[in-house]
Amino acid sequence: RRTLLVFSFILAAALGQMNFTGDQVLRVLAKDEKQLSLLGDLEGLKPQKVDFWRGPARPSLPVDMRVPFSELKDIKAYLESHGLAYSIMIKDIQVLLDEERQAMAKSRRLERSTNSFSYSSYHTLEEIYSWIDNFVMEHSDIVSKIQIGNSFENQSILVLKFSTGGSRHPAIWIDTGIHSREWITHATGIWTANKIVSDYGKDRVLTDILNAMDIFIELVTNPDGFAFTHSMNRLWRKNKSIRPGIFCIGVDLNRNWKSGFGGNGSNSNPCSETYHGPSPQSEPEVAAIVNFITAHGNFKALISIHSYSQMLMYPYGRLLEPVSNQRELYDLAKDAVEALYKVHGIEYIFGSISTTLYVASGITVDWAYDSGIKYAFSFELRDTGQYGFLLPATQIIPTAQETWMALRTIMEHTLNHPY
Ligand SMILES: CC(C)C[C@H](C(=O)O)[C@H](C)S
Ligand SMILES: [Zn+2]
Ligand SMILES: [Zn+2]
Repeated sequence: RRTLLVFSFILAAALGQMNFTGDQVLRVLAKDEKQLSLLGDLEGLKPQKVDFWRGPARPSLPVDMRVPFSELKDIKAYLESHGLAYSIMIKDIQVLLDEERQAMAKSRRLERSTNSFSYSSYHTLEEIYSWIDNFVMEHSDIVSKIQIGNSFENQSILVLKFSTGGSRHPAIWIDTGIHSREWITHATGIWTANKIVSDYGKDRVLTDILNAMDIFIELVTNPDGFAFTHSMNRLWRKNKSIRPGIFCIGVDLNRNWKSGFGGNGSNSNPCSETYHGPSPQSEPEVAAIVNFITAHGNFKALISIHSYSQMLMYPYGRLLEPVSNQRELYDLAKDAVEALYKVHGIEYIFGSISTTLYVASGITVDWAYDSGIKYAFSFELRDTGQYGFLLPATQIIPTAQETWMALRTIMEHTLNHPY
């Protein structure tokens, strides 16, 4: 067994991809705040002891954490010695990664032979960028491509604009992939882009929305991190920025925004997965969006899509106190998750970020809300932990179909409640 392990490490090292053989995802149920903080103490250590897939939030919410094979014995002893109950959600990460890569290779062969794009498969950065070019060419009457900036490693940052004309229509922003390992979000975004061009002129609600408003979708909001999930580390979350004297790579782009920057629920430790960066908007991937949305000046809704947990949430993340239009956002979130549920019976919970998940500071939707965008939401797509970030590609289309009904509900409400 050990020789196999050694061999797979050598093979992986040769191929570049990090190997996760024997890594497990443990689900820990902390009974109280004390136990939660014992889990929090494991965050941001170097070398990494655990990688939180669902960070410590509140005693009622399970904590999912990937434990490297080499740390398993120690971590399980740590949990047991503190009376922390846990179960094994994923027995061997590498098994799921191998399945995922095989499915991608198979799909790629089919796409090449039929010169088509499969909406039910995961894709690389290059494949998505070339899909964007073809898609824009094919639907140039309604879609255009805008480069809003460059990433830290100098990838172009692209946004799709859906517009039926007008100079500065009130606009809706949707971003996917700000956390690179959340692959279901980019895939959902691509399917959604195609849904919009397919349904315009057929679906009255969508047609009304697009006749009055523009929709902007940023499919790969963290291009460097996304490329890295394909080339080296499938479970990479942050961007890839590096700075002199700092010995860990990357900033959590969902902690780098101005609102509440550096507050609770973000980490000043560069080795933490929720490292907020040296200053607000220090990261080009965040600055590009801030500059674009601020210059446009007429955005009425912003939806930032993450995975996983099946939640629809609204500001604040940084504060427990409700936003001024909390009642409206609650009702709208309720309508949206009901519309989502009707498609495949998938249940979402909803509410404000700080009360539904955990306090998080410097996040996209708090910045949007504070910038005057009253309809600001964050999705956590499928699933609830069986596969986590390694959601099988067979669930891409069902996830996108149900998410569309929630997005459509939010956009319709925005159209009908101009401000
Ligand atoms: C709205 C926020 C709190 C989303 C959340 C995160 O960024 O940690 C996900 C769990 S990735
Ligand atoms: Zn995320
Ligand atoms: Zn309404």
